[in-house]
Amino acid sequence: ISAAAKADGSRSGSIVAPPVIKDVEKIDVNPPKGTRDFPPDDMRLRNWLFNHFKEVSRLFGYEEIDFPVLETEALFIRKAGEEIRDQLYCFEDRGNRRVALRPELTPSLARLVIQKGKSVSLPLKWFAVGQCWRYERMTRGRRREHYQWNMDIIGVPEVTAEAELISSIVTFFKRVGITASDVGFKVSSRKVLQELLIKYGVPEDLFGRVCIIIDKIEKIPIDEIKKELGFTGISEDDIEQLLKVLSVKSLDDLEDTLGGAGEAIADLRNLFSLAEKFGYSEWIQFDASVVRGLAYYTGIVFEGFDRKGKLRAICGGGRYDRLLSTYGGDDIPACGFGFGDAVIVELLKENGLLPELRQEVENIVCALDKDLQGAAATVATALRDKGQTVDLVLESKPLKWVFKRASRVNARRLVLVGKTEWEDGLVSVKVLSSGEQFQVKVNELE
Ligand SMILES: CC(=O)Nc1cnc2ccccc2c1
Repeated sequence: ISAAAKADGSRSGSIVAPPVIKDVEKIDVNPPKGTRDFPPDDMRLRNWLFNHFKEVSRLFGYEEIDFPVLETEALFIRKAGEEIRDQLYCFEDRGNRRVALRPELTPSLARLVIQKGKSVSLPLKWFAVGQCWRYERMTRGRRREHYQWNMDIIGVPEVTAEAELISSIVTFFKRVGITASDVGFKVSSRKVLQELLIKYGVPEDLFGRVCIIIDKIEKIPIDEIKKELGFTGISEDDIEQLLKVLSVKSLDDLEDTLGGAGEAIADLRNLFSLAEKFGYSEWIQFDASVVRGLAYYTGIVFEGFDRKGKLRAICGGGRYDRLLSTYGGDDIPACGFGFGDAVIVELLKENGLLPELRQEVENIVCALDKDLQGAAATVATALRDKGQTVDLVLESKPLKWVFKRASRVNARRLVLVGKTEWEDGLVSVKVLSSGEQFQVKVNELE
C-alpha cells in the first residue's frame, strides 16, 4: 500500500480502499428556523406554566377544548391589514387546498361554537392552550411559533364577562408571585372609536381597518398613522380630533370630550366598579390608546403590561360580538383573551420568579448481579403498582455507576436486590439523603 501511496498521502493504482458507504447525509439536528425543542429542563418549565394556566381555568369553571393546528386559510383571511394576516403560515396542501397553521385560537373557537350550534347551551366558558404559528419573511430572529393560553366566554353580552376574564388572569399572576406593582392592565373600549367614526361618517366596514391603524400608534411615526387614516377617507380635522380623544387620560375627560356618556363610558364605568368587587382595582387603569391589533374586537379591550415598560404586552383580549356572524353563525356575543408563553417567562426571569424544577424519582431499583435482573423487575413493578416512581436499572452496572445515576435523577432512595436477601424475600434500601439503610420485605415497601 505504501508503494501506491503518493507523497501527499493520497492513493492511486491497484490498491482499492473499501468503498465508504455514505448513505446518510448528516441531517441538521436543530429544529426548523424560529421553532423550539423542549428537552426535559425546558419541558418542566413549560408544564409548570401550563399547569398554572389550566388550574386557573378550572378554578373559574371553564372547560378545556382543542382544535387542529391546521385550519383552512379562509378562517384567517381578514381584510383589515393586520400583521397576523401578513405573517400567515399558509400553503397549498397535496389536495390543492389552501390551508394555514393557526396564528391564533379564537377563529377556531368561533368555528367550533357555530359547528355545535343548538347542541350547546349558552353561556359557554371554554379554555385552550395551543401552539400558534406565524411565517415572517426575513426571520428577524423572531420565533415562528408560541403557545397561547385562551379563555373565552360565549353568549354573555354584559361586561361581567370581561371583568371575570381579567380576574382569571390576575389569579394566575398571583399564583406565580407577580403583583400589581409588577404588572397592570390597560383597559379601554373600541366603542369609543365606533362612536367617533359614526360621528365622522366613516362607513362601518372600515372600523376594523381604522382600529388596526390606531393600534400601531406607538409603533410607527404619528405622520404615518395620519397618512394611513387619511386613506380610509377620514378628514384631517376628524383625524386630529380622533387622536385627541385617544390621548385623554381619564374616563371623566373622555365623557367630556365625547359630550356625554355613551355605551363606551357606561361599559367602562361598569367594568371598573366590578373590578372593585372582584378585588383587582389596583391592577387596572383606563387608557384610551389601547385598541389591540386584532380587527374583530368590538367593545372592551385590555392588555397586560409590565410596569417597568421593558417588555411587550404580556397578554391581551376583549369583546368580539361580531366574529361568529362574520363566519355565518348567529349573532352571539363573545369575549376572550390570549396569553403567550414567551413574554411571561421573560417577566418571571426579570422578577426572579422562575421556579427551580428538578427531575425527581422516588426509587432507583437495581439488581446486584445480572441473574437478579428479573427479581429487580418484580420489585420495580411492585413499587410502581403502589404508585411509587421507579427508575429501574436495565443493565448490570457497577454500584459506583448506580450512585452517580441516583444523584443525577435526584432519587430519594436506592432499592438493591441482592442474592442472599432475595432468598429471604428481602431487599435492602438506602435512603440517599440520610444514608439510613435497612432491609425490608418487598410487599412491605412503601
Ligand atoms: C415573543 C413571541 O415569541 N411572540 C410570538 C411568537 N410566535 C407567534 C406565532 C404566531 C402568532 C404570534 C406569535 C408571537
